[in-house]
Amino acid sequence: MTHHHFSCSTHLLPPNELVSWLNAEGSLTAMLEVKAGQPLRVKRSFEGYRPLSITQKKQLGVQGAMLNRPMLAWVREVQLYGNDERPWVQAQSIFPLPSLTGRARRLQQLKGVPIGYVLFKRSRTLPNQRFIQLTADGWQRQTRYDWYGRKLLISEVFLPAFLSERA
Ligand SMILES: C=C(O[C@@H]1C=C(C(=O)O)C=C[C@H]1O)C(=O)O
Repeated sequence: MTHHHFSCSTHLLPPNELVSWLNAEGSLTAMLEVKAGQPLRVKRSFEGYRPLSITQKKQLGVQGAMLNRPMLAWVREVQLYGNDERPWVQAQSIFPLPSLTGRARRLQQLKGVPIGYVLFKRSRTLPNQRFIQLTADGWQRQTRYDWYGRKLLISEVFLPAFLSERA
């Protein structure tokens, strides 16, 4: 029997300085503003309607026959800037249309306002389920939030500039 000794590559685990950020409960905006010592700057690269992929529907908890039904969502893709000229976080937020009712309608008119200002306005933390993985762009956390019964899917990638922060 040949024994294969696999070296535990460091890629299986995030760097120590990222672990607390990847696992943080509560608003990432608030944490980034503390680190930056200034309000977060949001640069939008896309905002609009897109059909959800099967994977995204599964991540939002859709099951059964509904998975084969076309589902539309409002999608927002941004770069988040702290106190560096390079972005710290690349984020994609997915709001299924049924989630955009009542107070959630504001999530379509945010412009440069960070989602966190709205999402965590009344509660410091929210029920959520989180998945963490390494992507080509960096370590990513995907969080499915339950915000007053509405499901939202927010993905954030911590970019190299975030880790090389000189401060
Ligand atoms: C969800 C939050 O909002 C942040 C702000 C975002 C935006 O404005 O598009 C996107 C992802 C989050 O990092 C938060 O503060 O946790």
